[in-house]
Amino acid sequence: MALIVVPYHQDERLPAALLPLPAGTPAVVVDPELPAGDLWARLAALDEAVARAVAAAPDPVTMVSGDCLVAVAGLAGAQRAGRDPALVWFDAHGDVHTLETTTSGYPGGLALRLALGGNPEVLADRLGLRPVAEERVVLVGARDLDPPEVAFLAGSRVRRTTVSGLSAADAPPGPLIVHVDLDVVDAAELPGLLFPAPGGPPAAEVVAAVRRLRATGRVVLLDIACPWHRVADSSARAALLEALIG
Ligand SMILES: NC(=[NH2+])NCCC[C@H](N)C(=O)O
Repeated sequence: MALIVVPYHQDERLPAALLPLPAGTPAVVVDPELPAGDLWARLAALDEAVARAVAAAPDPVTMVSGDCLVAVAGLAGAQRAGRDPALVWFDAHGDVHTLETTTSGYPGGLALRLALGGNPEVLADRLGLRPVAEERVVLVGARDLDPPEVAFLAGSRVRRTTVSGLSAADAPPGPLIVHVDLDVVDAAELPGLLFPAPGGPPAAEVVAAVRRLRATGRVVLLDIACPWHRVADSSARAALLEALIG
């Protein structure tokens, strides 16, 4: 297993303490020089470095980062390595906004939609990313959707399931990218999330669901996003990362 660490939330470098990885795990840290200026140009530069690292790493790859946008780069990297992966997206949120529908302006709220072909000019075109067809995407555990996201999902072929209801048979055929935004876990179990969503599954259920998918042997990339603030005690975070990575 190759571990790639992308210590960024959007274009902002994170302190190492924010991603409490198991001690002694060898990792490639992606930390390129980013150009000054426009956010999407900076993100494209970061994603280009991530896509190269993913394409160069032996399968299966585990990636840990500060937000969901990096998943787009992971997809581009897997495609560059000659894969055509489907997506299983664990997230309390839909992340299916476009630049036109987002009300918060939070770029991470677009992440899955960018992988589906939305706003190709911001990242996909710059990375040479091919969009993933809707029917090859499963959204897992989403419970905090904005009205435009509800409307988009209602009219799309993206499938939805709960975390406990996801079996390996629900995964699309072929190679898989499993993206896990850790905010899919019930917010009470993970203090300090940037977008806490109550009513979620326990962390153990998320770990079990990810293991069911990994047991298929088809997961080429496990992409773990940690969109959270600093907390005094990061032991629950460290334990969860260790359980997912190990
Ligand atoms: N993966 C996430 N944490 N997404 C948060 C998105 C929150 C909200 N839907 C927005 O677009 O602003």
